[in-house]
Amino acid sequence: MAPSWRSGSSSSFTSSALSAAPSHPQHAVSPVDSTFTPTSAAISALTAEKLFERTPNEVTVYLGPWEIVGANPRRLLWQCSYAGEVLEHFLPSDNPSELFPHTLHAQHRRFGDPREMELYLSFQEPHRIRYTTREGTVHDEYIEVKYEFTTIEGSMQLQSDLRNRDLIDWFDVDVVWSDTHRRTDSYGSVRGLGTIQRIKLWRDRYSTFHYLTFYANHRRLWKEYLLDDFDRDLRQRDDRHKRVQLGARGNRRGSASESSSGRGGGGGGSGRGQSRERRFSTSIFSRSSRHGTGNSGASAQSGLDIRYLGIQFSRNPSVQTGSDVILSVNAGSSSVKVSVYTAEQGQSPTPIAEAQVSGLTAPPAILKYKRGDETVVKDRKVEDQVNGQQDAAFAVILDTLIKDDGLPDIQHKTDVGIICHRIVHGGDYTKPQLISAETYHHLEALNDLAPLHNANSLGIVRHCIEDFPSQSTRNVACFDSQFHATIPKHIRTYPINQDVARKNKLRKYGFHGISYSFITRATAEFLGKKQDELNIIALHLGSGASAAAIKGGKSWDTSMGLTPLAGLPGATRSGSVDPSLVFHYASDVGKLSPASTKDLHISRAEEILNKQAGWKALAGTTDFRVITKSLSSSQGSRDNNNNDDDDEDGDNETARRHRLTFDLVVDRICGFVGAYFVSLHGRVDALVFAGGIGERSDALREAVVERVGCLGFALDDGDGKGGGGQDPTAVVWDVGKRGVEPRVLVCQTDEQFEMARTCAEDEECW
Ligand SMILES: Nc1ncnc2c1ncn2[C@@H]1O[C@H](COP(=O)(O)OP(=O)(O)O)[C@@H](O)[C@H]1O
Ligand SMILES: CC(=O)OP(=O)(O)O
Ligand SMILES: [Mg+2]
Repeated sequence: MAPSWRSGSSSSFTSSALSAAPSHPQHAVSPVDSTFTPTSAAISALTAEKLFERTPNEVTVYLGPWEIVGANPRRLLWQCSYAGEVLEHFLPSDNPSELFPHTLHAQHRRFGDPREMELYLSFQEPHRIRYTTREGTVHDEYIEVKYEFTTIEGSMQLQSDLRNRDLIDWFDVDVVWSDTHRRTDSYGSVRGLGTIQRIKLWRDRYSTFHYLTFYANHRRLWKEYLLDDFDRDLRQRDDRHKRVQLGARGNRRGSASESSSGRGGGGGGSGRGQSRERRFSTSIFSRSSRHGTGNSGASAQSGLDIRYLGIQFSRNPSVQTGSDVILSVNAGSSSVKVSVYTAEQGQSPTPIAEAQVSGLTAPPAILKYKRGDETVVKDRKVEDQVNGQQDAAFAVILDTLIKDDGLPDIQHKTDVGIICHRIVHGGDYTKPQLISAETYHHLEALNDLAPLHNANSLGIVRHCIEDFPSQSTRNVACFDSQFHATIPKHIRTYPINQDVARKNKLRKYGFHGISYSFITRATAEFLGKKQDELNIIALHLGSGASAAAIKGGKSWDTSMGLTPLAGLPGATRSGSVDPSLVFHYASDVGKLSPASTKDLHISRAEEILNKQAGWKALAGTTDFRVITKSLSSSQGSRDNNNNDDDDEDGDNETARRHRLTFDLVVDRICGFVGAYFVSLHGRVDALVFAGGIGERSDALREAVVERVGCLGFALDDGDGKGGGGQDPTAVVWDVGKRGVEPRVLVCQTDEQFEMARTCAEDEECW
């Protein structure tokens, strides 16, 4: 049998096209082997078509060689696998260039080979299919036609035959826009002419002119442009954002010169003698070799209805590396901190801006924003917009970043490539996870285990998944619990029935791990030690506070447990108490709290211990500065604090409560330092203070170091600030007494940087 389908395929494919795009050298999508020449062997691949889809009579018809026959209607005639079977596909137009076989963009299958998208061919509108067997006509209806090819070459050949234009290359692009169809709307959402598109490059079999096609999905029509209609120079090319802009030559359609140019129906044909002289010679598109004499007929929908065409290339993780903007989001219990970085894969990110809303549990919430070294917003009250809510705080920050003209790296949401989110409880996850709408619910299941954090962080994640186009922005979850995966079994196990423990995943997880990871690396560097030889006791003291024993650079123990409630007291958390306390506290503590939601189930007891305890309960404030400020005035009452009969005035009473809180916090911290000192066999390189309080409160450091002085720790003789002050840009500084081991250090921990660094190094994020 002579495969008649070959009659239409006149040329061999020589694709020198888009693969050498200068605008995106590392990102070139070159799915077509430039040496590829179709042979009958390559095309003998079968394709399949489903009839009666989703009905009990559904049947898959295996199709062999094809032939395009006739006119009015032009038909694609398929031989089927059984003798006497024929499938006729009636083509909706006799004009080949009006046919637009449709394949997906690689984004629709992010991790597959982008070439594979060509295996699935469909059309945007129903076509008539007649299926005949020996018994007669089995099917004759308009259906959604979906071919599934076994080889990419087979699909390309069919597409070429249908269009009488050889499909020579394609790119996956995020958005195609023009002067009349902007890339984004006024909210920054990507609109464009077409989004998430596979642009295809065709060469007409007769004229050899080159065309590009894509589906303008916002207007639901196909666009076809003749490449010669665009300037040869690439205008406004923007390597960093992987954008090119092609300026149209001459006037737009509708102008006098153009309407007389002989383009039937405004088609994009190149029938003008003048255009035949031109060569499309930018290196982005292949040079047309002009053997032909005329236009093969243009699509009715084509034509230059624009002044320029802008194209933004996709960031397909399987084919691209490059630089990107990273937003690192740290939703703490009392604050939301967002840092902005530019980053290249595998390189340390470069910070360009940081913003935070603090005071979420101690209103009014305050916005601070710094771009580089410049303070753009100092202390703006944003309580009205935020109302104690983390996701509202994030929205305020995002708005601030986007509206800042001095931050050109983020003009629109689409400029953000990666958003890393600090997720406190990561269950058994031991590495960061890309989050999609589909995987989001895995994280939701952990909400109950970190009631002050996970639900809030996930609120922000949801906001980002919904608001940032998935084609431009990846969301990555970085877990606080991840660093503690190395805690040995005898330390992480609770002494309870192990079957129940396993079933319900009850064990010590530990948190602040992103911070401890940063602290470990920074301290090792500061001390000039190898990380795997570093032993430290680290204290992350913020609204949530914890201690960790780090042995050989890895987590050995930490004070938080199954949830962040265990261990040290925090702003609103009790820290460890006798577990029976809850039953004595009040009678209804086992009931669900009114604060419970559909997604978050929190009992009264959990709510009391997580949200109504800690300094808030003891001192009436969640701001530790307020507590340390009144210390000196409470000195007297500290000395008499057994004298209950004292008729103290209100101020003194408050000061005494602050003193009690401070002493209690110091006591609990020292308890962990002592325990970890023993646990590390006294081989400790340094005691490291970090977190909002650990970094900034001299009073707290002094009190702690004084109490643990018996273990050899001692502060600098001066004021405990490291010899009277420290370099403001320092990450780690020494506040210990000269010549004394172990050292006492302060580390300005940076959870946002740690997340951005992890993501920049992780191939999967790119
Ligand atoms: N100079 C200071 N002295 C004492 N406490 C401070 C100082 N500066 C900030 N803090 C406290 O640090 C805490 C916030 O720490 P941080 O680590 O930023 O919190 P979060 O838990 O929200 O991440 C607040 O309780 C704040 O009062
Ligand atoms: C785990 C935890 O308590 O985090 P934060 O200190 O940021 O609230
Ligand atoms: Mg924090």
